[in-house]
Amino acid sequence: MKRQVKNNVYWIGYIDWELKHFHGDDYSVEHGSSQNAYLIEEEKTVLIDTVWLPHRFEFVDNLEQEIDLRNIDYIVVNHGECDHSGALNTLMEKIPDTPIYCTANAVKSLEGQYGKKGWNFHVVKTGDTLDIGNGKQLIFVEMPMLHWPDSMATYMTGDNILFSNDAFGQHYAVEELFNDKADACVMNREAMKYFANILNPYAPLLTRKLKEIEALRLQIDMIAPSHGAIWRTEPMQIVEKYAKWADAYQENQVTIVYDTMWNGTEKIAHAIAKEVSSQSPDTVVKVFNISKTDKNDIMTEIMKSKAIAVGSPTVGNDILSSVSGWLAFLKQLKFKKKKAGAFGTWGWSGESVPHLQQYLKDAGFDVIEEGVKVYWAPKEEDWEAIPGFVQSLLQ
Ligand SMILES: Cc1cc2nc3c(=O)[nH]c(=O)nc-3n(C[C@H](O)[C@H](O)[C@H](O)COP(=O)(O)O)c2cc1C
Repeated sequence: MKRQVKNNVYWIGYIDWELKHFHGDDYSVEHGSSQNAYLIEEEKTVLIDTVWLPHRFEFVDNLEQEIDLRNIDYIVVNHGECDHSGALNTLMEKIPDTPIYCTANAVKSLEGQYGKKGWNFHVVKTGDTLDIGNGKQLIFVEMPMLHWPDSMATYMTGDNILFSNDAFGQHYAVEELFNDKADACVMNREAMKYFANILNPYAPLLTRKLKEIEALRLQIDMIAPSHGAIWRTEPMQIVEKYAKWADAYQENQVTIVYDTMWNGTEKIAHAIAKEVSSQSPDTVVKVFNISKTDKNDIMTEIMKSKAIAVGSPTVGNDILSSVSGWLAFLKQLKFKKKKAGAFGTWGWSGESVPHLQQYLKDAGFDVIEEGVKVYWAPKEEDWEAIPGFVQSLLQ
């Protein structure tokens, strides 16, 4: 069933309460999600995006119940990823000549995924417009690498809606569709998690893009993303948050991340946390065991941190694979202007701390020289290294 968003603009997506993982197993979903497609019924009928592949038949059936598909004048593909374009094949089999408005890179990503189908592509660039009647227009804004090269946003004049696709979205199933009906804390947390885990690598591009959008002086009354709730009330709050998050965001927080086999490294992690609280009582300290905590949640905490400490025992002349796997993910996310320190245990060769330091440098962190290196299990004398380590971390 289509549901009204504003005037002649309707939501026609899929709310997915059962989704637990996204991007394979790379992104955890705690509160469900949605794939938001939008139907505009002005003098021209426009479909903006579709839904994920598994829901394609249901989506096209729903659409057919609402309108005669042959009345769709234009399809806009803001982003070619299959959670938005998954129903396109099924739809285009029924209306093969319908013009598809998208970026040049979306032609590549769509044809790369679905093959060359001879679809009627109309390539658009930033500032291009499409008249949809009743005095209203669509204005296209390319958003390359936010988060694919093909991404764009579509702005609708008259109703002043920005269809932002993945930008400003959240993996959050909100049955009532709008932010004023959603739990604001969850929405903020999910928006931040999405930013930290998907968009942070492109933060400098995002900063430039936000300035570019500002220069277009579009009156934005509503932001309709492709996942999660629609920002109907104070929509610019999420734009302001994105501007802050993209600018090497940090709070007064230190996050300690570790794994352990026989709990020695765990003891060091907690001793470091205690020392941070003692040296800087106002600093929020959080400790996570990588094997017991969702990796995406930890990344959200890293984004909020001014400094991190990472620990592992020495294993096979290196570090635990849980930690090295997590560090590889950390490197992808390109956090900026954060300090880091390493700690860990060893039995006979002792590579964990220098290896952790190198991994952290490679991930772009400002790594302190001091490391807490403990022979087998921590003993009284090992705690002596911790105050200096924490002091450097907090400086
Ligand atoms: C499977 C395995 C491999 C290990 N490999 C090394 C090694 O290559 N070099 C080394 O110095 N210690 C090695 N150790 C010793 C550990 O670093 C040591 O047991 C340490 O105290 C474990 O810390 P934890 O209590 O945090 O798990 C290894 C231990 C295990 C169980």
